[in-house]
Amino acid sequence: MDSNQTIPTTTGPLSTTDTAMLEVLVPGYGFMSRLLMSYLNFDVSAYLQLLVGLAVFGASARYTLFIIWAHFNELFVSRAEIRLDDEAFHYLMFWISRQPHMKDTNRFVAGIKTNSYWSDNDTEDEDLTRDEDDENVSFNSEKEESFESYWAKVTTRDKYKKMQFTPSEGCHYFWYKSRPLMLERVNRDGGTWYVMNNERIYLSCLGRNPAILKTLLAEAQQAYVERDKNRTVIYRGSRINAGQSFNWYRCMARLPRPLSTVILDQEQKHDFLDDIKEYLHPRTRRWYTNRGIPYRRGYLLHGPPGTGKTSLCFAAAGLLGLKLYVLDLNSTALNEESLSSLFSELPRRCIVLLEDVDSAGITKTRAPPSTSTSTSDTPANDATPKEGSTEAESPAAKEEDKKGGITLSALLNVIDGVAASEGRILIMTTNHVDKLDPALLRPGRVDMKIVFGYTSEADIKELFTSIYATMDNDLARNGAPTIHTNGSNGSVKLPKTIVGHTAKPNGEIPRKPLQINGKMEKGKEDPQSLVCLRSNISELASKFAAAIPSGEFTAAEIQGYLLNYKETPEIAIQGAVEWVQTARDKKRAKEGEVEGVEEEAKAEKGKNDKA
Ligand SMILES: Nc1ncnc2c1ncn2[C@@H]1O[C@H](COP(=O)(O)OP(=O)(O)OP(=O)(O)O)[C@@H](O)[C@H]1O
Repeated sequence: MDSNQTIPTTTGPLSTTDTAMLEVLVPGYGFMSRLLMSYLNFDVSAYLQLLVGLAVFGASARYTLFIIWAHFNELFVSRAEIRLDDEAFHYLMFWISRQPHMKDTNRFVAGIKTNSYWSDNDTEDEDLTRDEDDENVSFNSEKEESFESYWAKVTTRDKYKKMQFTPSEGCHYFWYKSRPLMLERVNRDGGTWYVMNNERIYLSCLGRNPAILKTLLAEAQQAYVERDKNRTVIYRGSRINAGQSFNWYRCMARLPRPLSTVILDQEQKHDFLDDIKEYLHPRTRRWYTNRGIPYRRGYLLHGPPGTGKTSLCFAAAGLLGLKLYVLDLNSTALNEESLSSLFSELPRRCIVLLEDVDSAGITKTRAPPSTSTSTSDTPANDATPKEGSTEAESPAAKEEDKKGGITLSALLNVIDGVAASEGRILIMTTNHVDKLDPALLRPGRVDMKIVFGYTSEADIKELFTSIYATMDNDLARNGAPTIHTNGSNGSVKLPKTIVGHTAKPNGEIPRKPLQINGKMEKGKEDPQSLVCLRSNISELASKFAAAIPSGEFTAAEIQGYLLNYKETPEIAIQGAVEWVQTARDKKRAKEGEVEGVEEEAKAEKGKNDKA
């Protein structure tokens, strides 16, 4: 038989043209049919109509099922969508990672973090819990163990970070309050941060009433918020995955710092807090709104480094239960757009801390258009611009803008421009208030200034007392909680006699080593050798203050010295005079170095000018 002849079949013969067309529609058809024919003697073309019919039926059945399923979902299923760039996503992921039933899922994402995105830090949370654990549980319960074995246990445990398991992409079914729920995690394709932003979680339940989903989400939120308990949560404005976009990144949650531990003139401290409280009062908000005054409050804390500016800010946030948003204006990647987007994302009530506002482009004065004297080195008040001149930028400033970083006009815009956020408390700190542009300091932008200075005699006494006073939850050297013999707040416990700390012939006082190698045995400290009288500590504080000149050292410097003698205040007192001398010598040497560098720079400049 002629091989080119068409084969008669039950469904009719296929011509060469038909086969060619089929080849176009179903690539590989010709090859497959020849293969089947030659090996199995099976003619596909004979069943073609049947196969096409089945394919059409399959497709339409699938489509119909899809439509029915879509309608069923619409009519009988409630669904919540949670997006990655929303805080609810973190609530849910946090909750999920702590659900025992989620451990049963066979498709999951394993990791140290519950999500790969920017605004959460679970490891920090875990670290904090572990720190508390380490102090209170491990050591307390095993008072007899040596430091080495305790420390070995802690470090070994630290090596193993807790794994978190969250459901991977796809659908997962689970029971919640006796109701079957479905969780679907969808991650759209991409690689850049903003495509990752498309990640979604869908929570579904049967029925038109979504109450169960809302209950679950509320529970997740509560669990998430609960973990901060009474901690002060600190956010930092930073770039997302090294991209251009900035966002607030939750960097840590710390136990609040008691305000009493910040040494500052009592009146100033209370004025500051009273002012914030007054500002936060609902009647104040109404008062501002009624009068059309923007509801904002700004504070400037200024003084030398290490005088307590940041500490006061942190203590205030803890006391008022406010979140602290810290932003470094020195970042060259930060521009006006990202700054305003950061400010627009602030919650209604919070403290924004801008540290060292004297740095970077902020001190570059915006000269009025007519003047061109402003240079990048000129301090703000040397070429003081008048209010309103802030928007006009000198060529130097424009050049600075190109380099990146934030400019004064950008900062002023976010602080109190038309689109500036309301309700937040803005605290700026600086070491050089004289370098700041008066435009930044005008009322409305800065409503209260607090000066931090070197410690006075009273400050030194207070610092000494706060360091050596026994706190309620301090651990004694043997690992047991300290006993307050007078039971009152702020009771103090001091060693009566300091054994083994006699001065060397050269006057050097040996530092008592921190007991990290020795065995911390129960009962090593004789309770009889401890004096628990407030009068005693105040007497020691007075002695210490007498040895330290007033108005010469910062609280940080004195604290640094006292930390060498955490358990031995009397040794600290004995060594104070010598420490003062050494510290003075060091300062002088440093000043000499700085002067030398400045002179060199001047001479170099002079040479260049001449040239
Ligand atoms: N007034 C103070 N009261 C209590 N502690 C203080 C005080 N000043 C400094 N310290 C201690 O010194 C350290 C540094 O303090 P802090 O960061 O608050 O200083 P700062 O003024 O913000 O410094 P900088 O200007 O360098 O940012 C902290 O450990 C803090 O406990």
